[in-house]
Amino acid sequence: MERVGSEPSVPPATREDATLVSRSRPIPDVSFRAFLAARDPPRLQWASHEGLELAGAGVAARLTASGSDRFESVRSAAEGLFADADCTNSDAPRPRLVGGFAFLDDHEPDPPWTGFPAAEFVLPEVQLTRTDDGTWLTVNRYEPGADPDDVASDLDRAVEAVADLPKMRPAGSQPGVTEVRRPTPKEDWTAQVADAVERIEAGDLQKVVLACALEVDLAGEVDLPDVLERLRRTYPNCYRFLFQPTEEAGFLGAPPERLVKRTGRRMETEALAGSVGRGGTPEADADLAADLVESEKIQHEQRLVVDAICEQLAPLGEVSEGEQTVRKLANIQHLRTPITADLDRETHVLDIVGSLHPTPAVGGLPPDVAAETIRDVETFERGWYAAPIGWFDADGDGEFLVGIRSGLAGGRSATLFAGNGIVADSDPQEEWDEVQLKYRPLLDELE
Ligand SMILES: C=C(O[C@H]1C=CC=C(C(=O)O)[C@@H]1O)C(=O)O
Repeated sequence: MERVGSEPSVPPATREDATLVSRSRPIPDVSFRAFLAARDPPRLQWASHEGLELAGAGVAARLTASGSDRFESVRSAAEGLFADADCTNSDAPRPRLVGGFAFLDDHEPDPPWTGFPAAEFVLPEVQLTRTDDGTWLTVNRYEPGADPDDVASDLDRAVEAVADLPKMRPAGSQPGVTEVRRPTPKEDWTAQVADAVERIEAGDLQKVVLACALEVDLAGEVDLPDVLERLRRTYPNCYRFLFQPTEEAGFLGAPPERLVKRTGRRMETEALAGSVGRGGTPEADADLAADLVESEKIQHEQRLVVDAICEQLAPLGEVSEGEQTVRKLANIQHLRTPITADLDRETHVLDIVGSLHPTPAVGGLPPDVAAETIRDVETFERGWYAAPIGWFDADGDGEFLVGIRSGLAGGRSATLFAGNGIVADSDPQEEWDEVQLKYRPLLDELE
């Protein structure tokens, strides 16, 4: 196992004498849940509703970084890792680095975020890839004198090991919740919203997304791959991810929001902001959607996000704003505007991630004043919550989701996170109710 890391503020370095060797093979389909269940941490999963599913176990290489330049640091370390790689894989099972970033630049991996540096990307030892065209197993090795024959033998063994796994495996039941604690009680939330509104009225701030945490004790041990499988069924049109560095806890969720997808010179993102619940009947649901579209407050919130994203992307190429729609999930609906860009030049997906994060859908405007407000008023550590989680490859293509509808879970406990955009006319009670809806995806899979 090769560890490639850094002390805070020092860019991660890859070893000059190490070479990446990667081999892959198509395999009959296998349950990703069974693959993960059979492996100890570190393990990870990342899946998009558009078809790509990745799972990984073990570490061939790990890139870590910290500080505000963590996006760039990871990109330059990855260039070293991928340089002169011996990789005969076809496109889908090519080696992909999977990981994420902390929300704030000054993040430290203190409890409960132990094991989650400000940036960490893993090239899994064994990588499972599923697309609409099939399923593949990849073995990656990054070390001095990495031998292609050894990697081919490792791949044979890995293929044999997964051959015994079931194709489908039912997801078990919820562990059950015995106690719920709120590090941000409702009175504190009301005061936080009032504080944010005051800052907005003073003219320093236009919008800030404030979040809270919910701590739950569980009746039994939580099985993280099981939770992901249940989330797939309830939220089929959302992303799913798990990043689990140790046995202790994994960060997981089912976010509806894309931060960026880059394929060559094309990039796609979206503004997702403004929420309302789902109605019990088609009529009630349509009325709620109409309230969302017609609300001046929510349209203002959405416009701030769209304009900020378009402005951030303008230096990179030709930006187009698509038509606004209502994005309906099992328990909530949001305003959504797709945004695309044709890039003028090769721009690594991490450079785009670095310029977009945090969008005002999870941070605020202006970004520095919003970050200061978040630090001043929130009563928990965001860690990787609402931050970019995704994958990228040797060409700088990749896709990142926004780590919302998420939580840290392990053993018999979990901490869930949820937030809401606050603007001048925000009502603390309404915002509180919407935040409760955003805990539901994960909470329902634990209760
Ligand atoms: C910050 C979260 O949601 C964002 C995404 C969609 C709608 C949002 C809103 O209505 O405020 C938030 O911007 C969260 O789920 O924790």
